[in-house]
Amino acid sequence: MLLPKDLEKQQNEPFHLSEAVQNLRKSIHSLLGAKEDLTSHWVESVRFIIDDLSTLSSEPCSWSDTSHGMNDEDLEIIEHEIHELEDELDKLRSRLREEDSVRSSLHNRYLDLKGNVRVFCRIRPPARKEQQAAVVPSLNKIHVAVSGKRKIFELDKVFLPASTQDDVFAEVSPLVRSALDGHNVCVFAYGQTGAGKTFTMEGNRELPGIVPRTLQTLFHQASSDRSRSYIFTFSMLELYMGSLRDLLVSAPQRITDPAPKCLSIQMDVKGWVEIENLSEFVIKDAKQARKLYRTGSRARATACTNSNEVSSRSHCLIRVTMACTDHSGENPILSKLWLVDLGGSERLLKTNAKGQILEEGKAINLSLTALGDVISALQKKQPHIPYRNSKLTQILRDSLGEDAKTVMLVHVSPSKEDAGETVCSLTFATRARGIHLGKELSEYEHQQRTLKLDAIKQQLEKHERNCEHLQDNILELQFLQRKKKEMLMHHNNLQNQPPGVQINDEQVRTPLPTIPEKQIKKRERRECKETKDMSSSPGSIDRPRFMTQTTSSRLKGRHEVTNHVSSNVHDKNKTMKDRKHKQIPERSQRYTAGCNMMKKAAKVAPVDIDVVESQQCSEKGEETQKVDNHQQNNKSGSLFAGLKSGFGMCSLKNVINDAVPDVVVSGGHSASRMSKNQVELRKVGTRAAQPAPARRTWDYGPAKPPRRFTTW
Ligand SMILES: Nc1ncnc2c1ncn2[C@@H]1O[C@H](COP(=O)(O)OP(=O)(O)OP(=O)(O)O)[C@@H](O)[C@H]1O
Repeated sequence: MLLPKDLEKQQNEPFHLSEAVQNLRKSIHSLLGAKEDLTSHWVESVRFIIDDLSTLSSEPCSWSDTSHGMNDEDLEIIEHEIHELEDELDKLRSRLREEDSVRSSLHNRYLDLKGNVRVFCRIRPPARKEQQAAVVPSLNKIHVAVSGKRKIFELDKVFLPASTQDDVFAEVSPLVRSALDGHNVCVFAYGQTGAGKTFTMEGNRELPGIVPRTLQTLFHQASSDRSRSYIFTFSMLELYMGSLRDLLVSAPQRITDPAPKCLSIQMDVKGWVEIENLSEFVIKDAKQARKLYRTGSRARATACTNSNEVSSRSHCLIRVTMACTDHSGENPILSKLWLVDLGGSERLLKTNAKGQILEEGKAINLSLTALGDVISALQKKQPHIPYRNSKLTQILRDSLGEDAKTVMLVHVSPSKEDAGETVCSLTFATRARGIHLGKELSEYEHQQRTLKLDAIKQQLEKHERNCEHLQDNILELQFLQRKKKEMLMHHNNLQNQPPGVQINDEQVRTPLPTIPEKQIKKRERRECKETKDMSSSPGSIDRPRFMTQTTSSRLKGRHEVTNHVSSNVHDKNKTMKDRKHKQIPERSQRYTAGCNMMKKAAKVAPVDIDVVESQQCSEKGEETQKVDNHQQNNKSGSLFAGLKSGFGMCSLKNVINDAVPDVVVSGGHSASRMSKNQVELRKVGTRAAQPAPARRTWDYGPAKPPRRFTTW
């Protein structure tokens, strides 16, 4: 791979350099998700550096030549091109949305046809002491020899002892896409103690299991999706002896420590199940999620049993909730992904369990039976589904239905000693599959189904390719547009230089003055802290790291910094001097920061208010304008957040001016808050010149009830 150092050497060969940078971009992009330590954030940072390099390389003279010699006509052409690119981008985005919705429905049809509940079997490799095997697997059948008889079980697929974690995850990964498309998903690991459930779900450092791979895939797919943005939250709990325990809340250490809050299962009118008091963490990348997972795993109840030295004595449930929004940031679609490592299903007589272990075993078996009953009733489309029989099925109620997708991984031991357990587990699996004796598909039906599946798969692949192609086009146009904007910005910077300041060639050639990364991070942290109030207001969205820090926004941020503050932000004295030099009083800088924040908030929840009434009385010099917002979502939240945090009039003015082109709120207004949903703007001036203050009232309608997502 080429290093930036090498690229620098080639600066005199712009053609090769540009090509090299493009290649580097591609290889970095393809590396995303390939290795564990290449997080999306890391790749984003490298991409950012490369973008800088390509700005320098692909048009080496563009900055100096064009910026120096640009006249009004050139500027107009560039502005026109920027608008054209924006139109083109809008068209591409809407085409991407259409393509994506076709892709999503095809993907769903494909999974529906395969079966909403899919049951797989994984056979653990035999341990050293296990000599005689009792199971003979084939592609989707498994023969078990028990008490001199042979029993045959049919499943969707059988994973042999030599199957890898990759093989298993290949069957689970389509469900991850489904979850991102807005469907609830459940992945269960079922089986007797010591059959390999935890190995499949968690794996180890060398062979990561379903949980770490799912988290990685979620973030990888979400970050490459240009048409939507996501917010992920992570929770982890266990169901131990019939009671729920939050695994991400530390247990009280001392007698004086408060007891953990009691978790209770709630369901809203739409059937969305929520667990009251369960802690929920916003996760911004897979690393953060894995850290939480490790914390939760350590807190799990385990014990040494006859079958497993570290046997899990509870059901462990991991929940990843996704809120997906399109570019408008409104009407998020919520979905849940459950990854469940069930407690070991064991015949208590065989294990000689006593005391606490016996009680734990009983509790596990009771809830497993209830789970089997629910899945079986769903498969048979029975009118009554017995969700209430166990806490496990109550929690998973909204994720085990018609629209949800379920994968059950039944784990069995190959050993002859465990043949009885294996038959029990496979009976459960067959029941969950809903295929009963005599109800299997005929050969002809099977063929027809396969043909249909192949046809859908082909269509799906075509639409996936189309989506990828559109995403690439969008990226390219965004890059082009950004470059043109940078040219304009650079030109404006040159124009705004105070007289007497000499611009040397070096300055002109450097499009982005280097601000130390530390300073940028500090500024980001400060802004994050300042916007925290706003983002916690109902309806506002706290974006994941990969959403908040796109390359273009970072570049934009850097330009904003350089416009107002000195380029050398290290040097405090120099910054002060520059401020003085550029005649930007500190207060107005604070206001500008406020405006930017408000604009950011408005971007998350666009302010869309219309003037519904406008009167002007020329005699009195008064004007009244009633402004109404039709969508009544979180606009008042954004505006009042701005007022509350002290940015006051300037922020309000900017947001209203941006949102309503006909209304110009000048600096000569004052704002006062009349009620919870109204702001009154009053013109201020000398009493003699203005006998009566003009009034404008912005009515934001009733405050919106808090959104479910933010109030958990
Ligand atoms: N496919 C596999 N490949 C290699 N080792 C495996 C495999 N499956 C299980 N093992 C090993 O078998 C042992 C028991 O597995 P594991 O702890 O995952 O069982 P379990 O079903 O989760 O048991 P419990 O219900 O008691 O928690 C572990 O040492 C694990 O590493």
